[in-house]
Order: sequence, then structure tokens, then C-alpha cells
Amino acid sequence: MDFLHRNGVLIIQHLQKDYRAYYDFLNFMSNVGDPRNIFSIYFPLWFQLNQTVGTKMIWVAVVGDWFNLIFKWILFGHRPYWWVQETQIYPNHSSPCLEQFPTTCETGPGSPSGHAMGSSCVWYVMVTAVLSHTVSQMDKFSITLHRHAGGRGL
Ligand SMILES: O=P(O)(O)OC[C@H]1O[C@@H](O)[C@H](O)[C@@H](O)[C@@H]1O
Repeated sequence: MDFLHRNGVLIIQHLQKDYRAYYDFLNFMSNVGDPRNIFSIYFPLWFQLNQTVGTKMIWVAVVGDWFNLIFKWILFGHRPYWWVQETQIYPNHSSPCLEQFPTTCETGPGSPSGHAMGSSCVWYVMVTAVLSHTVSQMDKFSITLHRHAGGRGL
């Protein structure tokens, strides 16, 4: 397990160091996808626009959170931010310094990440809804165009 945590820490360091320029973008994506927005914003909003998407949102929140809870009970994984302080694999207090953010300051088990699971589900539902809407609009447009061209005998 230490091998996994150590590599996870390396990936976090890589992202925090080499992708600093994308901080605002990544933080924005993470905040927009925050599952806590489902109940207060996305469900009421999407239910007005499209009941199927709104219902999907609620199912994503309920089923996704339930799965996350079960997986957390099974794995009961460390969070990298406290693992680097507690592990003995870094000699002489040379543990890496990881930057923390408000959403990472949680005290429960960290694996699998509820935020990562929830956000990816929220983004998946929203992106697929927008894509299918766009495709159906394009289909309607091309049918109209085809009929129009056919009517003119082109
Ligand atoms: O399991 P993780 O990654 O710490 O994420 C859990 C948190 O993820 C956040 O997105 C939710 O808004 C919180 O309610 C939740 O506690």
C-alpha cells in the first residue's frame, strides 16, 4: 500500500508544481462539479429544463454517495496529506510538502475520493445532456435544410 501512496504523492506533487498555471481552471471545474451543488442548484435547475436529466442528477447523488460510502468502509484509505506525516518511509523528516485546499481538509477516510467520484458523475450527466441536446438540434436543422433544399428541387 505504501507503494501506491508514494506514487500518489508523486502525482500530486507533479500536478501542484507543473500545472500551477491551470490552478484557476482546475479549481473552477472542481467547484462546479462539487456534488453538494446537486441538491441546491443542479437538481432544481435541470428538473425545470429537462425532467430526465434532473432525475439522473438525483440518482447520481444518491447512488454515487452510497457507493462511495461502501467503498470507504471497505478500503478505509489514508489521505495523502496525513499519510506523508505518519509514514516512516521518508527518512529524517524529509516528508514531501503537499498543498492543501478547503475541499481536501476532510477528516474521514480518503479512498476512494467522494469528491472525485461525485464530480465526475455530475460532469458526466451535464456534458452528456448538453451533447445529446446539441446533436438533436443539429439533426432537426439538417432535416429542415434537407426539406428546404428538396422543396426547391435542388
Ligand atoms: O472523499 P473526499 O474526496 O474527501 O470528498 C468528500 C467531500 O466531497 C465534496 O465534494 C462534498 O461536497 C463533501 O460533502 C464531501 O464530504
